[in-house]
Amino acid sequence: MLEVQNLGIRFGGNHAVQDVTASIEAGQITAIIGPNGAGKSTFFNLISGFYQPTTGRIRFLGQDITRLPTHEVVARGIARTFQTTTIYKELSVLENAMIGHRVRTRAGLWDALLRTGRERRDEEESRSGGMAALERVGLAGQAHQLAGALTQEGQKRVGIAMALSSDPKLLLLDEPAAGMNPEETVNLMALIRDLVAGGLSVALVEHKMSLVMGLADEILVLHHGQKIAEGPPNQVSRDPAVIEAYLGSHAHGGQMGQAGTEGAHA
Ligand SMILES: Nc1ncnc2c1ncn2[C@@H]1O[C@H](COP(=O)(O)OP(=O)(O)OP(=O)(O)O)[C@@H](O)[C@H]1O
Repeated sequence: MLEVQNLGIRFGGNHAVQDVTASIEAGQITAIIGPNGAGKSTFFNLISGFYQPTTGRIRFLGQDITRLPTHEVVARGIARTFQTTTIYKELSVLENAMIGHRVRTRAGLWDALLRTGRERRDEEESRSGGMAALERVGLAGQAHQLAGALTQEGQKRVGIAMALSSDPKLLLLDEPAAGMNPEETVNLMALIRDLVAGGLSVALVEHKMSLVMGLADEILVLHHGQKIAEGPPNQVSRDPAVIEAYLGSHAHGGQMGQAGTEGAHA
C-alpha cells in the first residue's frame, strides 16, 4: 500500500530519519516503534506531507506522493491523528468530525461567504460524512454534545473520527493510547481492530508495548533515524539489535527502556 525508499530528512546536522526503506501492507496494523527521538513522529510527518524529505521517495497505491502538500496527501487517502489532542473542545462532537470531512469538499471561500448551492451541498455532505465517521468510532449518540464534555477516551475517539471523516484508506495514529488507563487502552485496541476488519489499514506510533504486541501485524523499528528491524512482533521482540536499542535507551534513562522490558514480557 505504502512504500518508502531511502527516505531521509536532516535538520541542520541531525539526520532525524535516514535512508529508511520500508513498506506498509494493506489491511494490516503496522506499528512504528523505537526509543525517544528515534524519528517516529518525523517519519509520520514525512508520509503525511507535513515535512518534505531531504532524500528518498514515497509511493502510495502505486503513485508517487513524495512532494505532495498535506491536503493532497489526505485527498489521496492518508489521514492522521496527532500525539496531542487537537480537537475543538468548544464545538460539538459532530462539528469536529465535519471539519475533517471539509478537507475533501471543493467549495472555496466565495462559496462559503455567498452560501452558494455548492457550499450548501458540501455542508450536507460534510454532515453525513461526519456522522458516518462518528458511527465508526461509536459516538453517533453523542454527536450534539460539546466535545470538551466527553471523557478522555471519548475525546480520543473524536480525534480519530476527525481523521476518518476524510474517508482515508490508511490511517496514521500518533500515540493513540497516550494518557489512557488500561481499560481505555483495551477499548481502543478493540476499536482499531474493528476499523481494520472494516477494510481500513492502520499505522501507529506507540510507546505502550502491550498495545503494540497485542495489535500489530508488522513492526518497524527505528533507532537514531534508521530502520534497525522490520517484521512480525514475535520476531522483532527477539531481535538482538532491537533489544540492544531498548536496553541502551533504558541505561540512559530513556522511556522506551521500560517499554522494551514490558515488550520482552509480552
Ligand atoms: N522540526 C524539527 N526541527 C529540528 N529537529 C527536529 C524537528 N523534528 C524532529 N527533530 C529531531 O529529530 C529527531 C527525531 O525526533 P522525533 O520526534 O521524530 O522522534 P520520536 O521517535 O517521535 O520521539 P518520541 O518518542 O520522543 O516522540 C530528534 O532528534 C528531534 O529533536
